[in-house]
Amino acid sequence: MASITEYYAGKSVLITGATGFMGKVLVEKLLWSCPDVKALYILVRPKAGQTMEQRVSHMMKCKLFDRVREANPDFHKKIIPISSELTQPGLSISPEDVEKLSACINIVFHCAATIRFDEPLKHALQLNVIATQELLSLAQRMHHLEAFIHISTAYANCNRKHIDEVIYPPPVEPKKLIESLEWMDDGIVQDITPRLIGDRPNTYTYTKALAEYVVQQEQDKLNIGIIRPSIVGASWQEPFPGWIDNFNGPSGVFIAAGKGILRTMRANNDAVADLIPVDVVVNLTLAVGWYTAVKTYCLYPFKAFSKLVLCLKRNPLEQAFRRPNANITSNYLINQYWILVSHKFPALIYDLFLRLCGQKPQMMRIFNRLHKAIGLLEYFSSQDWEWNSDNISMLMSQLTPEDRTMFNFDVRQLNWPEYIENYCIGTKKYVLNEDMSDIPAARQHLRKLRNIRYTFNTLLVVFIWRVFIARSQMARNIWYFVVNLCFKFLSYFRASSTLTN
Ligand SMILES: CCCCCCCCCCCCCCCCCC(=O)SCCNC(=O)CCNC(=O)[C@H](O)C(C)(C)COP(=O)(O)OP(=O)(O)OC[C@H]1O[C@@H](n2cnc3c(N)ncnc32)[C@H](O)[C@@H]1OP(=O)(O)O
Ligand SMILES: NC(=O)C1=CN([C@@H]2O[C@H](COP(=O)(O)OP(=O)(O)OC[C@H]3O[C@@H](n4cnc5c(N)ncnc54)[C@H](OP(=O)(O)O)[C@@H]3O)[C@@H](O)[C@H]2O)C=CC1
Repeated sequence: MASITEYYAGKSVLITGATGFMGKVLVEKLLWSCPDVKALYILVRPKAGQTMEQRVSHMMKCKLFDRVREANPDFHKKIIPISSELTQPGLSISPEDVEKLSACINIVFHCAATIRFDEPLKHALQLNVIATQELLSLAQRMHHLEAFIHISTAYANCNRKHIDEVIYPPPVEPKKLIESLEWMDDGIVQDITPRLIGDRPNTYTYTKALAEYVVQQEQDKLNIGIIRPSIVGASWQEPFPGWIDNFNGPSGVFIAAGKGILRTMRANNDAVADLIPVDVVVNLTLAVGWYTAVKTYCLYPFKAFSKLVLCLKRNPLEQAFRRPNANITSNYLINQYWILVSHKFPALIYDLFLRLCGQKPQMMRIFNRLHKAIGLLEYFSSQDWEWNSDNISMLMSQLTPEDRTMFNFDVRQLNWPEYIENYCIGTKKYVLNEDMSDIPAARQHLRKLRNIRYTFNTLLVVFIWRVFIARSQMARNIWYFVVNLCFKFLSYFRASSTLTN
């Protein structure tokens, strides 16, 4: 069998979602490790006032492509953008482009999706299921197609505790659901959504489960591979450690904790997050693409976590609201207590301060958004799943030693504390665009916040003393009793240590 690099040489690859987090890393890795790949066709839509061409040219200037640009300044010639809006019939690809793609594509990587947890069902269905169906129809017209790789999620079947490498029966026949929702207005769909998604937490996991089934239906006609990554985080090694460009999942949590806003979160202390670096997922995806040309199956990865707050203190973010100090608890009431004391109370005080300074209050609004976002993650952070991953071991055993290094997806070699440190630095540098040279100033700011906290606590104690103790005889008696007791203890310890000496 050819090695992975040899396999992709001379191949034309179609990628959806290439402007997204994972898609960009996939494009970069293909160009870097498979320099003889013939062409990368990417489906792109105009967005936010930018044309397709402007978006692609902007994307190629991104720091992520530095090493590829250095090795081959003309690398952009291999990237061929195709205008496409996935929510439109026929993916709104022009007939000429359909012809072109049908004639040349060898491998399809389908990464595009809406990954929002609060997406209205109709839109999530349109993009995650109907667009997948449309892409599969297009794939069937491709004369030289060798593999169709669909990126799903490990949480597509999160309503189960143990998840095997199989496609489970869908919660509903996708075709019937699509037909029924077609005539309903958005209000009715919104009302029935909770009943439809049943024991899944959101429309995202529900529609991703339906998409897997839709893909499986084509397995007799196409060589299909399905990948189920868990929570995809910053890069481990490639193209450099810590690459991340979004607020999704853990990144938003790290940033909110680093800025001192997030102080409490509901999570299962034993199994915090099934985090997987994006470069590992991309290496796996390319290996699956190579292997699927021969065989069909699905795959997914694993779990770990640790000392985040220390990393955030070592690499502080600029202008933090408070010092990073986030606690995890699985207890609902304790979490609510800390939300009140550590989130809402400081926000109220700060907003009061802003009002007194004649400024618009803003902290409560920020916290309300944070609570919504964290609330949506809670389902995933408070539970544990067991995943079967025999296919990963099997695939690893098929790789040549060179491929095992070049397309490494063996996370057993990953040093998690080092990875989390790079992840924190990555969110600082690449998501928030903060400069590392500002770290001394950020540390100074944290010291200032600590002093403010000490001063505030001292004033609070004095206040309590004045209000409750100095004005009540009973409080005074209790106070004297406590002080007396402490004094006696001290005298006892002093006496006993003198005796032992
Ligand atoms: C405490 C100790 C630490 C413990 C660590 C534990 C970590 C556990 C983490 C558990 C994560 C579990 C994730 C499970 C993932 C499943 C995996 C997948 O398959 S799928 C993949 C997973 N999928 C996901 O993770 C999707 C989850 N996200 C969503 O569904 C939505 O973003 C939303 C509903 C949360 C907010 O909607 P909405 O309010 O409408 O807000 P928009 O989105 O429209 O953004 C508006 C603006 O705000 C910006 N911004 C956004 N977030 C944050 C943030 N946290 N902060 C700051 N800023 C943020 C954003 O950039 C934008 O800026 P601009 O462009 O306007 O300038
Ligand atoms: N991130 C994660 O933690 C995980 C992700 N996954 C899966 O990985 C895949 C990629 O995720 P990720 O890269 O994080 O997601 P992103 O949100 O970063 O990227 C989504 C991509 O889909 C494209 N897209 C969305 N809507 C349309 C549309 N209407 N027409 C054309 N293109 C569209 C986006 O294009 P545009 O730039 O134009 O918006 C973007 O390129 C998804 O299938 C997701 O389900 C699975 C597990 C975890």
